[in-house]
Amino acid sequence: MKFKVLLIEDGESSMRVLKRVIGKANLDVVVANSLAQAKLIFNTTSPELYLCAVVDYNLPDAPHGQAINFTIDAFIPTIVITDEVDEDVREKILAKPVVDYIPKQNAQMFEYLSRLLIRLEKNKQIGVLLVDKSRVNRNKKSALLSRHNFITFEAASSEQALHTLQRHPLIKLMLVEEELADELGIELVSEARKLYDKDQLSIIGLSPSNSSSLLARFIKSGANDFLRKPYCHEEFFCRVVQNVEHIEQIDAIRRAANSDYLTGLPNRRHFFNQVNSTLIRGQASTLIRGQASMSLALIDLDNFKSINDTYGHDFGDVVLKEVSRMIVRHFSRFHFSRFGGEEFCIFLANVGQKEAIDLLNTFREDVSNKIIKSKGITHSCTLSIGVTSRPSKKIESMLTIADEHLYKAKANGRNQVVGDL
Ligand SMILES: Nc1nc2c(ncn2[C@@H]2O[C@H](COP(=O)(O)OP(=O)(O)OP(=O)(O)O)[C@@H](O)[C@H]2O)c(=O)[nH]1
Repeated sequence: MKFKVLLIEDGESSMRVLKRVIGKANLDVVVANSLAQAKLIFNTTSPELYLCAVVDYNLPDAPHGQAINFTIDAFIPTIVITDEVDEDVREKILAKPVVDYIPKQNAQMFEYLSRLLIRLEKNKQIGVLLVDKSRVNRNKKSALLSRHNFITFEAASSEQALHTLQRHPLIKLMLVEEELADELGIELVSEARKLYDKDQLSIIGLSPSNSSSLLARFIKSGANDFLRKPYCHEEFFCRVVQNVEHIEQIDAIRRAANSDYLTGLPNRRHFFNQVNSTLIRGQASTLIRGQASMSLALIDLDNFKSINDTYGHDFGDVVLKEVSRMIVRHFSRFHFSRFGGEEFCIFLANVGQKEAIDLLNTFREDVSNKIIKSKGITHSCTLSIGVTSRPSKKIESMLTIADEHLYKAKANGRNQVVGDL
């Protein structure tokens, strides 16, 4: 679902720029020129559809930020934009539970707004765990984070915190106070680090500003960062966002390193890692001892060179992407990979020869019946498959046999599955 942003702004040139910025963040913009118009819009729409509101501090019918109260009362995260940059106005704005305020000073500020909007949407999927023995303090931090759309979890003790982390994998950041109900914050940090590395879970330790040694101990125990109390609202969010972005960047790098650039399927290296860890894990021990079945299939598109030569490389790419989507649909419960070029590999754990051949034949028929269309070109393609179900401790040995079967499938006329029998 595409979220909406309510923009309450009366200046024409600012309006134009803001509409562009909101569109750039891939969000729909709903415009009101005044507080009265915003109220009218809200009479006929549901606040849940709105990711946030971007509100001008000074409007003709709301010259002192009254529109901010309106959107906050409607439970919409509110970003304030203002021409006035004096400290008095800033303090008045930050005294309200707003997401942020942005002076309309220069292009960089609009760039900042664009990033903030994208962040607000992403935060809806990110959990933050607040570990603090004081319920009042937890509630305060939770209210701050909720303004930014984070999903918050709370724990008073180390034991509760570890339990919550285990139950909610969407938690990417944990904020830990110095003293908890059952032990010290640094002890929790050290225990959590045994279970989650720094790229999976960011930890920020909080401590009074006069305790430098504690800050160092937080970091030495495994925290990514620390925050001295008392902190201001902006510092708090800068630290939170910086740590969440660190996790997201590592995740993006990991995904890029593990997937094929064209089709998005796992690449060969990642496939080997996945299959080998399946073979090593519990289920594998029975597999290797021959107590369970497994199959490995090599799939190769037929006469793909002639598709490229006839319709062009771009259409060849479209075919590879379509076949990849079909692999995902047919084999979602197994490990699969684009091996390179027009070749794909599937590891079917706990599947014997007969079942594997049936599954692969259904897939093969589905592909041959699929009409692929792009830019006026219409074409269908076939593929050949070699599959072995002779278990081995090494995936490489199964690959060699599957490759021999694939060679036979090609030699026998293509568009078929050849197995061990
Ligand atoms: N469009 C496109 N073509 C690719 C890509 N990777 C490899 N190819 C092409 O895939 C073709 C593979 O050709 P061949 O190995 O001769 O195999 P084939 O034409 O499919 O013949 P058979 O396998 O014997 O049925 C070559 O023309 C490669 O250039 C890619 O990412 N995109």
